[in-house]
Amino acid sequence: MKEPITVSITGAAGQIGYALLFRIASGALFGPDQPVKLRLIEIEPALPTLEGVVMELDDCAFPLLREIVPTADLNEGFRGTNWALLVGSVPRKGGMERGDLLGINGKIFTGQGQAIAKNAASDVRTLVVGNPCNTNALICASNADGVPKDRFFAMTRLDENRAKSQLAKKSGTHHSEVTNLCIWGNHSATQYPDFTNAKIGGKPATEVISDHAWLKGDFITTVQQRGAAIIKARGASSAASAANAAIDTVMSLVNPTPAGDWHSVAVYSDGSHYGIAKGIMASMPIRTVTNGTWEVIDGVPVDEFSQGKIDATINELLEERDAVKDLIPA
Ligand SMILES: NC(=O)C1=CN([C@@H]2O[C@H](COP(=O)(O)OP(=O)(O)OC[C@H]3O[C@@H](n4cnc5c(N)ncnc54)[C@H](O)[C@@H]3O)[C@@H](O)[C@H]2O)C=CC1
Ligand SMILES: O=C([O-])CC(=O)C(=O)O
Repeated sequence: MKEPITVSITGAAGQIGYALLFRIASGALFGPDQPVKLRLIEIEPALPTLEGVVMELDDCAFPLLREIVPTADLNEGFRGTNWALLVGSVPRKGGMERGDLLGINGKIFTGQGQAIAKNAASDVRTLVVGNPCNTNALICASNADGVPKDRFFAMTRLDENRAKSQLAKKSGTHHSEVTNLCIWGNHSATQYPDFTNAKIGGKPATEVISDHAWLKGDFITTVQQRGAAIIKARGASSAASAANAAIDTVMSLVNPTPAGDWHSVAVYSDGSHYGIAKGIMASMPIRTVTNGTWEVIDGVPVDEFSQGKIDATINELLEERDAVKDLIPA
């Protein structure tokens, strides 16, 4: 039997937590022969609800689940963790942008970054889901002294999955046929779902879909506004699809990327790719080399239309960084 992987999940009693924990515990994330330990972090007032979730996990009698630690203590919650999934934070309501949450949620990620640095396993990797996830991840990484920046990620996979689904619907194909879909920049209304490099059944999406006005218009805005559309329809922000995207993200970072393809996740920009400024968490085309090593895929063509869109979303990330400079140690 393999050594268990320890996964810490913040906001474990929330909507996304409820859709996420059971899949991890069942083996859907790391595979059917990989035991897992769960450390579930919540704020004090949510501990009674979390207790109910723990009771349900117990009642599943998952063969791979080795330990459950529910806690409001960050040191306890991140002790020995291999994967920290930072979901816990306030979701937006209708009429808000995700960036409006920065004032409420940003400060959560200073203490969490410090606690990860102090307590986690030496191979820890951190995925931030809580919004605005790019800048929260930057705050977290900046406060996790000693943990390499390339171990921090922010989730844009839900956007990638949404974009693939839209392209598949429009072209009458199955979404598994859609590859090379990069989300650039911020998980926000400025994100750029790059159709110019996407492929459908191995052919350029721009050849398969002749309606280029749709690609440049409704396709982009549908993906950019999908989170808001779900809040409007459901009265609550996306949860099951967000949990699913978190699983997809970790799987894509653990398993080598199929040759010729890439996946979208926001990573710490070192300033050496696509002219994207150093020191922000920006989504780019990423290839996982081995479990633990990844690289930005360089040389993906960026035409003038795409460049304008990328510039807009990167500028927004720079503005968000400015707004939280007090939370980022020099
Ligand atoms: N990156 C992405 O693609 C997506 C991000 N999100 C974001 O994920 C976050 C969570 O969403 P939901 O689960 O729907 O919200 P929710 O309100 O159902 O659950 C959030 C949970 O976090 C807990 N929490 C709050 N502050 C905490 C802290 N300091 N430490 C630990 N736990 C804390 C709350 O007690 C609550 O149980 C939101 O910020 C939401 O906007 C949602 C969908 C997609
Ligand atoms: O839109 C929101 O606030 C929740 C979210 O991030 C998404 O569904 O993409």
